[in-house]
Amino acid sequence: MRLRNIPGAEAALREYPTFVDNPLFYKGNWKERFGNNNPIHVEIGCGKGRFINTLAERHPDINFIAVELKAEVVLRAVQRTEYKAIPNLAFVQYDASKLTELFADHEISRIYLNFSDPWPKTRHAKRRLTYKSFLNTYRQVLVADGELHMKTDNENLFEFSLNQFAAERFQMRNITFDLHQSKLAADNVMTEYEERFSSRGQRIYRVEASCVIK
Ligand SMILES: C[S@@+](CC[C@H](N)C(=O)[O-])C[C@H]1O[C@@H](n2cnc3c(N)ncnc32)[C@H](O)[C@@H]1O
Repeated sequence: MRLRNIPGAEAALREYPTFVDNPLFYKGNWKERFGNNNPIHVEIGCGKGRFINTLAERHPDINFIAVELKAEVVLRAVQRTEYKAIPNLAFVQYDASKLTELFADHEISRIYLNFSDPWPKTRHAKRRLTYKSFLNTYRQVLVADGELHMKTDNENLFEFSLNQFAAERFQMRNITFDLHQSKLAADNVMTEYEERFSSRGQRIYRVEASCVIK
């Protein structure tokens, strides 16, 4: 997601109660941040945050953490709810390739990947968030029956991801090549990118993958 560089974004973030300035402190102890033992769901690359904000409102019994690389993007996401503290929602500025620095083994129950950057060039395949090295990181931080939910408009990334899931022995279900025309549409929460792509008539691909501990 390209947003104008916002000078002082990192300092501004600290003013928002949903932003976690010292996320490494909570590794293995996120339940203390939330004050309960509820399951933790993580969205990687939350963009402007509509998806995770909506889920947090709908599911007060689940703790949601958004992990987003860019400070100016996290700022846009936390600004959605202004200075309100939302007990089951936290935003972290971090690189998902280092997820094991944020979470202890088997600390989280679900990961959402929504409209991740496709990195179309073959030489950039390792940067795709469903490349096998990422899948092994997810396996490490997810609980034994943890799930990965992925949506994309990019057919090549989808095909690549299905192959990576199969190669890394993730079990796939609820695969759809046209989410908005499928029975899964009723419960779907649209992201900002999803709204933009689907309004242009592009199909949305979706899969759920469970990790089987190797
Ligand atoms: C194409 S945007 C999609 C945003 C949002 N999920 C949506 O659907 O509207 C991808 C987002 O992933 C973030 N991102 C890319 N690589 C990341 C990484 N390694 N760790 C965390 N976030 C990442 C980008 O900064 C960007 O905000």
